[in-house]
Amino acid sequence: MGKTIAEKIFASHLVDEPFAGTKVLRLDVVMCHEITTPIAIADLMARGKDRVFDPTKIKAVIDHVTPSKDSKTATQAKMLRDWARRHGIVDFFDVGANGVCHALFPEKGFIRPGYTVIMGDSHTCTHGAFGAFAAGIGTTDLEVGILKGVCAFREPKTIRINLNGSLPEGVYAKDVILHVIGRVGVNGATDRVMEFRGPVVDAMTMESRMTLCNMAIEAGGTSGICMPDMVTVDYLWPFIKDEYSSREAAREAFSQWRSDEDAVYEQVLDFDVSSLEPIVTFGYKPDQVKPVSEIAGTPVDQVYLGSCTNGRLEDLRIAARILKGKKIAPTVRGILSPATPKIYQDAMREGLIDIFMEAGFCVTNPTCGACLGMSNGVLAEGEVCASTTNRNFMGRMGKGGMVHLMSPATSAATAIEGKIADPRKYL
Ligand SMILES: CC(C)[C@H](C(=O)O)[C@@H](O)C(=O)O
Ligand code: SF4
Repeated sequence: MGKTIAEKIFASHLVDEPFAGTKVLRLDVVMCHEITTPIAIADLMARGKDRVFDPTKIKAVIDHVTPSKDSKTATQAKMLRDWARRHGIVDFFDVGANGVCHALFPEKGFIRPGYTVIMGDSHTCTHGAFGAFAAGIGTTDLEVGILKGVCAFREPKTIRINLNGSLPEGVYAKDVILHVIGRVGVNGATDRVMEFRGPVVDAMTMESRMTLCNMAIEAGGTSGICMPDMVTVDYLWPFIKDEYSSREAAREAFSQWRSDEDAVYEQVLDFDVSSLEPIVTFGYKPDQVKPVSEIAGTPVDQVYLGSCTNGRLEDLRIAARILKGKKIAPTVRGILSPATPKIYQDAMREGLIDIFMEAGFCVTNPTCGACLGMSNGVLAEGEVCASTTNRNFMGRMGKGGMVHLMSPATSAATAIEGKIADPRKYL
């Protein structure tokens, strides 16, 4: 019987199976940020276990609230910083070098096909775009991961999501994943891996695949996952060129991390995206979705472009194409947070930052900030935000605030009109 990619990764990393179905896996990467890791650090210290299993396999960043906004966040940042120094964690990204973890770490080449990756952050599923098993975990698992380099998982079953057809103009990975979540539901993939397959995924860039996998958790998924291919190799090539004689050789090696033809899935869901419209959420759950035509005209107070979902260069390019030579509505605040310093610099060199600023956007440093309503664009009570992020929970971006999730293109069109708008008329 064939195996899924997730089953292959589990089999190759298995250390122990304490009881049926629960598997202890060796970890390739443990990622850390300043909101959840300090809690683990403090507890390990209190237990007299202030150690790390392997400093080269730990990657750490201050990203959620940066630069710090108050004493509390300054202390969180300091705890992570001191810990990284104390343990010789070289891949630590402090103010100036920092960016949103799920954009920064892939960009640094830390994720490879077949890897096991954990982080005390729910959107760790993003890294499955590389053909890795990447999962968000809680504090106890993070502590064990830091100390021992292992983590226990119930072996997840896999839902295969076939994305067929081809994306129409103005419709992107974000629209696809919102559409998929709309059908699967916010609990529909709980304890499952969502394996994204088909010609639509094959044609996607790594950035778009990350957008897809990023939101697997919004359907309850443990990890999103894509099959590694030449697109993966091309993205990773600067980091792996000394390991493989050619790109073709790397692709061949990575192909061990693809699901077998006869792999068994718990469920197979087929989607044809060819007639998909841009999708926007309403309400407070990510599965409450509508085609833009049904929600267009809803006024917004703020447009936010950024986050681990859609704060990458590709996203900025798409939005800038729409905003070029235009002004955002006077009733709207536009905020752009490029997800990493590299994205920021590339966007500057390409002239994208000028386009945003001339349109009236405020450009912040790379940070999560407004995405989780902690800084750099918190909503006031009763305000509405059009956002390229991944969560529209009640008060997510500020107490009493409302969030509509959408693609960078839809958010750009919305910024121009001051109300939710169809991006296709601007393309
Ligand atoms: C701060 C962190 C625990 C949190 C998460 O895990 O998701 C954050 O990244 C978020 O998106 O709300
Ligand atoms: S950008 Fe938002 S969703 Fe992503 S890790 Fe940061 S807070 Fe979480």
